Amino acid sequence: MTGGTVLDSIIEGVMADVAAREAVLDLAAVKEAALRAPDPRDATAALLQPGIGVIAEVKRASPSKGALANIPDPADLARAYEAGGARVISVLTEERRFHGSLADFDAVRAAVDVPLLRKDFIVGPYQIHEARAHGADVILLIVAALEQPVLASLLDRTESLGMTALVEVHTEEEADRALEAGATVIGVNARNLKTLDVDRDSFARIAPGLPSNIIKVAESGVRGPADLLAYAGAGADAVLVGEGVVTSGDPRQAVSDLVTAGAHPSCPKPSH
Ligand SMILES: O=C(O)c1ccccc1NCC(=O)[C@H](O)[C@H](O)COP(=O)(O)O
Repeated sequence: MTGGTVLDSIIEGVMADVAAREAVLDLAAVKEAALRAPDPRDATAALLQPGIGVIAEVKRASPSKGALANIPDPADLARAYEAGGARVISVLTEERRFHGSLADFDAVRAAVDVPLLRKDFIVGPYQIHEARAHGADVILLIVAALEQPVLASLLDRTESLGMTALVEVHTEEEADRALEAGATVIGVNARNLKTLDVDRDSFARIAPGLPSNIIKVAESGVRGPADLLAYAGAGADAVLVGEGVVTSGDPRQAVSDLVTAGAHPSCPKPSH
């Protein structure tokens, strides 16, 4: 968790940005705001519906690809995702490298009814209460970015606020740590956040070692239905897709194509 990787540099920027926001609105105030937010939606139930769930992401840019898509109105994009059948919508809120924002999140929250994932690099409790205050139902916890006691305590805090934690791993060791912390929804990211290499086989390597009651999400590298079917064949309950849908030209159709493939009777679906 030290040593100059891409992830380290993202985390460094995130910590500075969180400190700046906290100087304006302190933890006590953000906790109060979270208590006033409408109850969280049940993302777990959404992901366990029949067929492979599609989590579609509002992703403007990334460290690996730079600018990905001009998204003048994230609410419009989110409505297209919802119309296409996305079960959950992910909104990147990291500003420096992904060009996301909490303003994007707010716009999407106002536009759709499906559960929303605040996709960021969570380093402490402040961002969790902040996510809830903005109406998030799910937050991402990246095992590679968190020491074990911090991971466990952030997971507890997320659940105590009624939200779901998508706990992200990239190796078997990280998967063990996610389980030890008590994760119930585990995302296997094909992208190594330290090197940015994408290895779609990571999911097939790691998922079979996870207990059957864990909801398994395959993250990154989905360009179309064939990738979804490959992940489903390896035991995915859901896929998380960003670049493939924002660069498609027709996000509603791109999501719908994935949903249709994942709902086909021949598509494998894990039983829980
Ligand atoms: O996308 C990146 O380049 C990236 C770099 C460093 C940390 C995280 C990064 N992406 C976050 C994600 O995990 C993806 O946005 C998400 O899984 C969707 O991936 P994709 O469908 O390949 O855009």
